[in-house]
Amino acid sequence: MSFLKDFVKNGRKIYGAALNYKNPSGDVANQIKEPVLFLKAPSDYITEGRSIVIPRGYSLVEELELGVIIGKTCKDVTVEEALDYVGGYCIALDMTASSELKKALSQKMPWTTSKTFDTSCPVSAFIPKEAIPDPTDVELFCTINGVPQQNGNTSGLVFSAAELISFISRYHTLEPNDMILTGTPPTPAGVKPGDVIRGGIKGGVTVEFRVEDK
Ligand SMILES: O=C([O-])CC(=O)C(=O)O
Ligand SMILES: [Mg+2]
Repeated sequence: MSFLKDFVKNGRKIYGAALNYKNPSGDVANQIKEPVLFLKAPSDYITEGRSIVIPRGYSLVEELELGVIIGKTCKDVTVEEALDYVGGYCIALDMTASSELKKALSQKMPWTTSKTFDTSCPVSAFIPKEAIPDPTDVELFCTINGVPQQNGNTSGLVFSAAELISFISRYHTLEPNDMILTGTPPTPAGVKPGDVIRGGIKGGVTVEFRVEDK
């Protein structure tokens, strides 16, 4: 268990699910037929006390998400058995370079530079699995400088944590301490140097990170 508690120090693969919140306006998020995935590097993790550093020339948006931490190795598991392989959870910020994502989308190029850079994955401490008995009913919130910005319940995910694990495990062996960012609820705002992002589970674990310029 301490290996999992130290999921940042022992960090492994970080998967992100994109466009994974149902959107009442019926845009692209409702039309994806399969999870859209990206990766971050384990060196992108930071924990509270460190700041998010905006890379030179980038614009960043905050994406407050529920992170799922894999507890047991699995490959090709069904949706029904998927949660047996969860070790715990965390609150994570999928910091995204909107400037780079815009370029990538307009050029039909990969998303890599928009999603993975130093400090792009701020996380809470390990949340034991028992503390979240139902990952399809977690109320998330995020504020910037105290102003409410994002709100959503994980019931709004297009693909649930179990469905994401099952899908990813078709192609990848998932290993203890791999982490899955489940997708961001509406509506990330964008941050600037000096901002303080606070977010987490309503009535539960919260995190706070300051944003700095390079
Ligand atoms: O940044 C994006 O557009 C996609 C993404 O990660 C999310 O929806 O959580
Ligand atoms: Mg995201």
